[in-house]
Amino acid sequence: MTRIKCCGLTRIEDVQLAARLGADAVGFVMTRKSRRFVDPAAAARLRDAVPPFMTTVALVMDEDPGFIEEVLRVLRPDMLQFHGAESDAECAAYGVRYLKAIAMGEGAGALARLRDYPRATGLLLDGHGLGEQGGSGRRFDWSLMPTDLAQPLLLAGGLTADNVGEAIRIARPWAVDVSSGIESSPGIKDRDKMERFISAVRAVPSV
Ligand SMILES: O=C(O)c1ccccc1N[C@@H]1O[C@H](COP(=O)(O)O)[C@@H](O)[C@H]1O
Repeated sequence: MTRIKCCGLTRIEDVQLAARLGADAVGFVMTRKSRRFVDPAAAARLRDAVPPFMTTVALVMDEDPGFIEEVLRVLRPDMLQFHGAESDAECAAYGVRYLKAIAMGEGAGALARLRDYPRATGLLLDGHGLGEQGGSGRRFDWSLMPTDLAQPLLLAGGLTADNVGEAIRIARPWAVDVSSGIESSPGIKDRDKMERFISAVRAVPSV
């Protein structure tokens, strides 16, 4: 079964909907560079709507360590998700399990960077280019998804209800991560799109 993370949530009703539909994780974007930014206090209120056994992820991008400490203290996420140029040592410094996003926009050239994060709990392969911001809705060549890495791989970038089934069949990820593909506008999730997305993932037979 492919796990599902819904990211970029800013409203309690969207967290509740993701939980009701059986998403495995929710992500809160905690970088001010994003239109989906929620501050630590707002994210903590959203977290109160997260039920038991659903994972809460805080997404950060080249933040000051002090801000990340604040996120950890106020939100208490289960995991951090790093989207910038952070090194493995920097990501691991907080003693919290972490996901590292790898920009796959350059294609095969990006694959070497997947080896740079041995302490990551999972690697998130996103469609944007190096130095570009994630959440772009850009997809990459799913056939590049490696099969020889120890860590679970999350597939992200431009996924929608209409393409996620094919993406899973080609890339065979541990999980899929979606943001813009289930939105009506940045940070505002669309009930129908989220329902269709989760149904489409569940419709793919397990390997
Ligand atoms: O969502 C954002 O605004 C964002 C900003 C900075 C870094 C990452 C961001 N989003 C993450 O990118 C992936 C893919 O998103 P999409 O489905 O292509 O829109 C996902 O993890 C988003 O949360």
